[in-house]
Amino acid sequence: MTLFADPAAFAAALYSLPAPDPAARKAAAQRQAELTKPAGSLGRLEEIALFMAGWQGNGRPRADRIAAAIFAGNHGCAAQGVSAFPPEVTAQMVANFEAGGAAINALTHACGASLSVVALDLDRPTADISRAPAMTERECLDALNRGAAAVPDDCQLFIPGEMGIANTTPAAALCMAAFGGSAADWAGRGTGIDDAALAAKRRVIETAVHLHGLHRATAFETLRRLGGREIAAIAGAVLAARLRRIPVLLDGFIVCAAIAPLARDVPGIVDHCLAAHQSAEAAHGRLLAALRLAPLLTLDMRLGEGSGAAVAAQIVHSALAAHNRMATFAEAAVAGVS
Ligand SMILES: O=C(O)c1ccc[n+]([C@@H]2O[C@H](COP(=O)([O-])O)[C@@H](O)[C@H]2O)c1
Ligand SMILES: Cc1cc2nc[nH]c2cc1C
Repeated sequence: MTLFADPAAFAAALYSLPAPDPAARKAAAQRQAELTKPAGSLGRLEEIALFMAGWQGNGRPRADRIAAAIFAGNHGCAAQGVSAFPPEVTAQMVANFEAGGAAINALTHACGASLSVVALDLDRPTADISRAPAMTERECLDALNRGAAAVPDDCQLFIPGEMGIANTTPAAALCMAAFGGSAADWAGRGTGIDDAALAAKRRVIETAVHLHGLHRATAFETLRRLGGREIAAIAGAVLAARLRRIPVLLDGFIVCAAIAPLARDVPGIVDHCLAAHQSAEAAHGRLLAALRLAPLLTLDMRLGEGSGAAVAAQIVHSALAAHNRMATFAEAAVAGVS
């Protein structure tokens, strides 16, 4: 089924977001209050259990079926020397994901998640955002729908990941368009660029944001002009997950930037999302603050692929193990608060 038939369908979905189930969240909170620990002593693990309960509509939420999807795309702006690596690496890494040899293969194995790989027209890079809109309307809709289709109906937690040489450049442009500031505020060193490449990257971001004049643009139009295929796919996946009340673990700078244009118009789009980590990409902290998300981990990772989210999935496992497996005060015959 095509979820986003046209830009209006995308906007209609964004403006009619479902809420979590208050009864399931309340049941989980009641159970937390009865578990053999001082109230609040498991800190954010308790809030994660309540978050999962609300979105799953189940006071005893589960994370047996975690699905990760890695979206890959190529970018016309790579020709401007904005990355430390050549664009061929995107397809080469896709082959590595499919062969099972990348970090995300190891990390999804470790947290028990399934992994699907979605390569989006790698031999047809998007247009250079500093010269033209990245995608046509059709291309952007196709990418949004590929993202939506990658979210399994029955998963209990979804992890979107990405791979795309040069994609921190459109990601930074999306952040600047959504939240203001300068290109220097949002441009970081990505895969490890030198000062000359960083200067080129700032120019591309500045030029692109001004060229497209996005002050009153819709989220769709901003994604279409400044994004990329894997970035639009992530936006489509996060929105599709929300429509099915599936919670999402957000990875690093690019994944969070993909929802920046949506969050500018509808800040509650992140309500079904947990921020897995704060990446070492310089602007990720600023972006998380703009999205009003607090990261679970800060491990100086800056790989992408969904890797930080796969690590943080272990925290979700811990939160739900405590929630579902601990004894209550009554069961263990432990005296409660006097
Ligand atoms: O997730 C992050 O925060 C992150 C930060 C820096 C780089 N990356 C990855 O590196 C690639 C983009 O970096 P660049 O320098 O080519 O724009 C892309 O494949 C991302 O998955 C990812
Ligand atoms: C090798 C390599 C692996 C990656 N994984 C995500 N982004 C990446 C960028 C490079 C360069």
